Amino acid sequence: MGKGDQLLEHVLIKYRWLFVCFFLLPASFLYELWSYFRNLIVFKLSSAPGKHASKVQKVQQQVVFAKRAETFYFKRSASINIINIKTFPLTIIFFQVREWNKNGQQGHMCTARPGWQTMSFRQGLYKKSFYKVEVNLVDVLEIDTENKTVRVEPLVSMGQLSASLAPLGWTIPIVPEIDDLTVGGLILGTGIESSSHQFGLFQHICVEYELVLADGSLVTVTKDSDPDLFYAVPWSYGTLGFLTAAKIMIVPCTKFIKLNYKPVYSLNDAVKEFSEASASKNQFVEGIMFTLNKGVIMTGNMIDEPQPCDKVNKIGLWHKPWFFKHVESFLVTGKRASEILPLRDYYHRHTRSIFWELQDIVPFGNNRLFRLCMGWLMPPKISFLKLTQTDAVKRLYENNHIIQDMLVPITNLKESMQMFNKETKVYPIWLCPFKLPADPGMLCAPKERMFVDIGIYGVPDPSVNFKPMETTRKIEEFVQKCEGFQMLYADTYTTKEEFRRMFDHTLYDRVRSKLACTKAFPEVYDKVSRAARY
Ligand SMILES: Cc1cc2nc3c(=O)[nH]c(=O)nc-3n(C[C@H](O)[C@H](O)[C@H](O)COP(=O)(O)OP(=O)(O)OC[C@H]3O[C@@H](n4cnc5c(N)ncnc54)[C@H](O)[C@@H]3O)c2cc1C
Ligand SMILES: NC(=O)C1=CN([C@@H]2O[C@H](COP(=O)(O)OP(=O)(O)OC[C@H]3O[C@@H](n4cnc5c(N)ncnc54)[C@H](OP(=O)(O)O)[C@@H]3O)[C@@H](O)[C@H]2O)C=CC1
Ligand SMILES: CC(C)=CCC[C@@H](C)[C@H]1CC[C@H]2C3=C(CC[C@]12C)[C@@]1(C)CC[C@H](O)C[C@@H]1CC3
Repeated sequence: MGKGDQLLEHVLIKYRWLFVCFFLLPASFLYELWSYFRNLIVFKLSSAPGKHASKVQKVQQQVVFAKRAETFYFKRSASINIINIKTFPLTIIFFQVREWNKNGQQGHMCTARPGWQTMSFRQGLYKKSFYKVEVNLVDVLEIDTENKTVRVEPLVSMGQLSASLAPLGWTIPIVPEIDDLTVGGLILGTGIESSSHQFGLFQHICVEYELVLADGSLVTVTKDSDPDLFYAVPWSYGTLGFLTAAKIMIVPCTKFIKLNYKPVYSLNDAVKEFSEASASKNQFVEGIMFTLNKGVIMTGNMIDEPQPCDKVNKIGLWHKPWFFKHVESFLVTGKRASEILPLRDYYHRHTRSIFWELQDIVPFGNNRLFRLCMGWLMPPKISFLKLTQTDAVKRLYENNHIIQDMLVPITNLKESMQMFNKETKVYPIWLCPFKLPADPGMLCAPKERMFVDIGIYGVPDPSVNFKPMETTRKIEEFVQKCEGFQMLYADTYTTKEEFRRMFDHTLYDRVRSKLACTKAFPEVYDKVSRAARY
């Protein structure tokens, strides 16, 4: 790399905040404004539920179209005369698909959602070559308080859903923190939150899926109607069919939560407090470790109304300190503390600082003056950050940054923390317990167990000699030994064999062959592995 390039790379990385503050923040704001009014109009016209069936039909048509195109291809190989004037346009598009095949690509299908819009760390290479099916389904369809369910389309985001349910006194039991996470992504990938020790992962609060299958047919499945397909859907990453709606449990909620902060000053204490909290009746449990030996364990419960003497801390307000910084302040006082937070502020507590990722992009983002003047514009949309990152920034994240969530049995928490400390020394670390029921599927386990999600997001300490591939592979190997799992929105460097050992493919393979998925969709590994993403 020449000197000029090096200088440019330095400027692009060091001064990314200039671009973020003066371009991305206003752009994100305008985008939010547009989607707010769009949602409002859709809601006011109440048109969304009525249009669901016709929107689903469009998905079916595209799948059938893709399928028909395939048939034409095979017929064409037998005889060129099969092309008639009516089918000619289909054939042209289909030939493009086959052209890609010639280049070593597969004629598989994926959703047309561009890779930059997703909350996965990288973009799928396959988005460039697969047959893209528009699944433009963005609405909340029905809130059924009698049966305690909400029926939603797959592109409904967590911000949108909590905004729809909270004013009515309801919530889904697990609200993953980042506003832009979508129902579809959380079901076909996975979702977790600080209430997961009681409810499990996002898949465990879903009661019904509506899917368009590889042959274009529409099915609605529950655990009773088709247990195989129902349990195979989570973690399938869109490789069994297209999700067009899901029914999710809802539970009553109040407007406030009482959050208790317990500072801990040794790893043993942290593990003990965290494990006890995870087994407790508290509705919310979360830990943030600021070093291997120092952290804060939080437990929370919804409350009806604050007492007149209670001070409500509206942590979601633009001028408030970033949540993880606020939590860190309890380490200074060293005392247990409690406070009342508005429930939605709690749910979206990591949104404004994108956990602690934003401090690397806008280093002064938590400065009081900055918050007062510009805080209302924060955070930039993750999708916009992704869309506008230069190759230099990509390389920076590739070589000097780790983003991983490792799911290990809670009994392995201490050794996992020690291992991650040795290999990365990245802090803060996010700890979130979750219950893993003994359900069939990718995470099939013989009995229900408590797990913990250990989230490592940041720049490894220079003392550990971080090498992205080798370090991640060591961590993956460790997690596998613990009978744990890796979240797949991040990079996985496992080989296909290792991946199949980590995730139980028995049910998945059976359902794929039953539903003739092999021609229509790739395997999960071929969508999520590092080699399949850029
Ligand atoms: C009965 C009912 C039915 C509805 N049906 C539909 C429907 O069919 N289709 C549809 O699209 N919408 C529906 N809505 C949603 C309604 O349109 C929403 O109010 C609208 O989408 C605005 O959502 P919002 O998230 O932009 O709003 P806001 O609440 O103004 O939020 C703006 C943004 O800030 C975030 N935010 C809000 N509070 C906090 C906080 N404390 N901390 C951090 N971030 C925060 C939000 O997540 C969001 O991204 C329905 C609402 C109700 C009550
Ligand atoms: N707290 C949490 O739980 C967090 C979770 N995450 C992760 O982020 C990801 C979710 O991000 P999000 O942007 O919402 O989703 P994505 O667009 O990243 O979707 C994830 C996968 O689900 C597939 N998919 C999504 N919708 C459909 C559909 N309707 N039909 C078929 N396949 C579909 C996608 O297929 P295709 O590739 O074909 O589009 C993709 O493989 C998950 O992997 C989740 O684990 C990230 C941060 C926090
Ligand atoms: C709570 C759980 C289970 C996961 C949280 C993961 C997030 C911290 C990451 C998910 C996608 C990540 C991206 C970035 C930061 C970390 C995540 C939000 C970037 C914004 C970092 C800067 C890059 O230029 C773009 C990244 C996009 C994805």
